[in-house]
Amino acid sequence: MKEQTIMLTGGGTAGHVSLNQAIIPSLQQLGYAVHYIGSEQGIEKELIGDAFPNVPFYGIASGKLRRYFSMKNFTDPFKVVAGMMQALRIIKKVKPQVIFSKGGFVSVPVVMAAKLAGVPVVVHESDVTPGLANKIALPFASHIFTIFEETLKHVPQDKATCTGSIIRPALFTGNRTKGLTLCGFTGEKPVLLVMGGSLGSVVVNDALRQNLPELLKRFSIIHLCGKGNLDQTLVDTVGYKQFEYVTTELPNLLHAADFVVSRAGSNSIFEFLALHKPMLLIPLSAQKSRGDQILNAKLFQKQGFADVLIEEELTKDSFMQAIESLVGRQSQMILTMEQTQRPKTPDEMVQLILQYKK
Ligand SMILES: CC(=O)N[C@H]1[C@@H](OP(=O)(O)OP(=O)(O)OC[C@H]2O[C@@H](n3ccc(=O)[nH]c3=O)[C@H](O)[C@@H]2O)O[C@H](CO)[C@@H](O)[C@@H]1O
Repeated sequence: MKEQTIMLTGGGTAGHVSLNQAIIPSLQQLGYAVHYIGSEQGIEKELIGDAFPNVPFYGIASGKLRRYFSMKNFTDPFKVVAGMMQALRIIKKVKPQVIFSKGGFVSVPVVMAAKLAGVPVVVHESDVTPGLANKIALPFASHIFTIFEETLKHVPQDKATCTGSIIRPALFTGNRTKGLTLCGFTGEKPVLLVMGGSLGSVVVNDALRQNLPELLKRFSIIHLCGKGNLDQTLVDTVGYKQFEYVTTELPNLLHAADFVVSRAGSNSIFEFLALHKPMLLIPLSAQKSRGDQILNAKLFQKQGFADVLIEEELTKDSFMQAIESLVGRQSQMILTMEQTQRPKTPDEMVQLILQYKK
């Protein structure tokens, strides 16, 4: 019998990989061979290539889709074409029954190649408004799944379904004591976890570090600061633990946290929601992005899951005031979050994707 095979793609930042990480074990349990196309230099090489040794990882050339002027805007289209040719060769060799694309710029050449090879593509959008890569991919796709109901207004309704968020099951298995021990905390003070998205955020890191002495009087602090953002002068600070990026430790750290301060990438905020963590969101500003995180954050605020501090209004003092206010709203926020529906499981998501296979 022909082997059942699925190709996954997506990358650039972890937000374009986490759903793929979640569904790989479910697919493998059903007997599917899972293959992955990502970029050579993106975070997906580590998150998939290294973490799932039984998933063949193919690195391809990929340009970046910029909304601003750069000389690279003239050379990157050639990389997309080169990436598409590479992806086409891989797809023809692997012969998947369906391709699932989690977006990010590396997915564009893969989706185009899939069309040329006649393999159905299903795409997934995590944010309220579709990213540029998914906008380009949409005409080539059989279907798009979204997390937010609101996204359905921005995509062709006849081929879109809102599934809500899918959370990696491992995130529910954390242990508070293990998280505290990992950080060297006693557990006497409440724990504040600060995260600037998967790449880290200088703006969030600076706001935290400027207020560190004051905050440490009341909290123990876990800081996921992003690659290259460790502050060596603070390594020995009691009650403050920095990590560049964590993988298997994340569930324990999240279970140790009483409050979260974070950027508003959709995967992260739905994870905090699923774990009932009161959160202060500092979305990436509209000057640096299409404003997707602002929309994500505002929707969470409207539903009572989060407080929001706009980057343009972020100062040393407003940061402290916002944390003060978050602490005051802790019980109410947890109560509101506890009333939300449970997220769909990776097994359920896999069944939805497999409907589109050839
Ligand atoms: C700068 C940028 O382009 N940001 C986008 C990117 O954010 P980003 O890549 O930060 O995406 P998300 O916040 O959605 O997801 C981050 C993922 O990384 C994981 N994680 C994070 C830190 C860590 O140490 N370990 C770890 O495992 C989180 O658990 C989460 O699953 O994709 C999101 C989803 O499309 C968008 O909303 C963001 O606007």
